Amino acid sequence: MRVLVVTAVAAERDAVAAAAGPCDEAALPGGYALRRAAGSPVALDVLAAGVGPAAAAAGTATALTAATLAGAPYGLVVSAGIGGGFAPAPLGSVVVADAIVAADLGAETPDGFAPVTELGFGTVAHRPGPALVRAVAAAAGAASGTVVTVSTVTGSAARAAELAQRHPGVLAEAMEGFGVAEAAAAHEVPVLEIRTVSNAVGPRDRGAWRIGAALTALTGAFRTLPGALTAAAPSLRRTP
Ligand SMILES: O=C(O)c1cccc(C(=O)CC[C@H]2O[C@@H](n3cnc4c(=O)[nH]cnc43)[C@H](O)[C@@H]2O)c1
Repeated sequence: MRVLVVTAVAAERDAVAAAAGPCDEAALPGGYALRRAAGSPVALDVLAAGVGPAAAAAGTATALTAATLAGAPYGLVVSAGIGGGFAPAPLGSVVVADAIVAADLGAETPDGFAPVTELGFGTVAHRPGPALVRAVAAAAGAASGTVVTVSTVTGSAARAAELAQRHPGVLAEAMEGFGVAEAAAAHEVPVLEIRTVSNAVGPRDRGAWRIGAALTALTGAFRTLPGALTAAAPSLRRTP
């Protein structure tokens, strides 16, 4: 199976690729470069597409289109990287999303935030296959729960509390998952989001971010992915 992993930055890409062993580089249209590990039965391509949902969607769609045109489509897309953790997800822990939710895609109204779905547009959530989430989370020793996608990193206790109240079961916050999931859905490819917690969601304290520990945890999580995908193979045969 061919798996596309999309990160935001090069350090996250390298942490994922380190789990996969020796890599080649492959160029894509638009100036993107893939790290390609020819594993069997799971081959990983890893792309650093940039920070935020728009960059993530553009990079993911480019890689998916290129693969389809080359006659070697992906069977799974994974949004991966570090992220902020809500209270149940401590620093260094691994989170596998059972829901990938756009938390700030909507409108402010006199009654508060209204998601675009309440305005009659689009979607704000993607739900990866439960069996696949269970298998990947179990293999990685991860918790599973909602991961919200935001365009602005949360920087206050009030905003963190608002997100937790609006999204019961939220475990982590990051900036790309929903963009990756939108592109995957457009191409009818299953999606996952895997985050390792580098910081607590809340008042901004960049000095307290534990990026090294989170990147090490990311490598550890991806070491377990091929085994989990092999075990979960039947749940990946998606019927559009
Ligand atoms: O400075 C570095 O060495 C470094 C290495 C790896 C990654 C970074 C980033 O700044 C990545 C930004 C990326 O991280 C996600 N993220 C992390 N914490 C949060 C958060 O609390 N809220 C939202 N997003 C978060 C996000 O997906 C960014 O793309 C730096």
